[in-house]
Amino acid sequence: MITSTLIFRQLFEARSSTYTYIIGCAATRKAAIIDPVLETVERDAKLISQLDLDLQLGLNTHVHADHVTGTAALAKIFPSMRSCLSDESGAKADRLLAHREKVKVGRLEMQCRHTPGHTNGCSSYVLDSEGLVFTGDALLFRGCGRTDFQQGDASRLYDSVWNEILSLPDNFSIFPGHDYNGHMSSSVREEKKFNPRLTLEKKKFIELMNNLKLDYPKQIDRALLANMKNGEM
Ligand SMILES: N[C@@H](CCC(=O)N[C@@H](CSS)C(=O)NCC(=O)O)C(=O)O
Ligand SMILES: [Fe+2]
Repeated sequence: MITSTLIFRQLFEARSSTYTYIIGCAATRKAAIIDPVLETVERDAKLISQLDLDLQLGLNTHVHADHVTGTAALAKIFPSMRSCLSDESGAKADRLLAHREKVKVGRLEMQCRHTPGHTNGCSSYVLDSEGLVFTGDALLFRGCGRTDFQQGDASRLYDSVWNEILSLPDNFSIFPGHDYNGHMSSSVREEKKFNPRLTLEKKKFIELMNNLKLDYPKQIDRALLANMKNGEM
């Protein structure tokens, strides 16, 4: 459900296959951006200005390993923007958010839910009034984030996803941090039924995650270095 209070855009950065989201309050023009990417900051800033939005918050779902966050660069363009990250991340941000802490975007309210497992500092952001959840890399379309670096822990990820995301109402839409096959969103109902990893029993899930044997992201070295400092290069 997307109501007339919400201004919503989903944007894509092709090099890292990252989704960035703009959430705006139509009544007050206040806005937040979720997971901006350094390389697409100019594109995003232009759109925010064209939509006549006043950017207040730059929310990162975690310390990204595959791209440099755009939050530091955006703060130079929108000086009142404050970057936000989980208070479990160990990284720098203007606001470190606790589990279940709420942030306001005009008349909209988003809840930060800690969903560790892909990293120890992952959060999902729930926009309850609109039935939306932004899951970062905790839950992807028919998949989930890898757990083989950044204090990744398959057991924690399984519990996070089931307790904090798939416990939301079935009709909630899921907007992930990435997709590598062209999918843009999902729903709680679908992922509970069709997610090939999360529908496994926990022991099998852990076994699978511990044997994925994926290549490291190409930008991991530069990304981690910068993202521990809010994307400062
Ligand atoms: N090839 C990409 C990186 C792909 C990757 O590792 N994706 C991560 C999310 S970004 S930390 C992941 O968790 N993937 C889960 C999976 O099952 O693929 C690059 O070089 O950037
Ligand atoms: Fe990630």
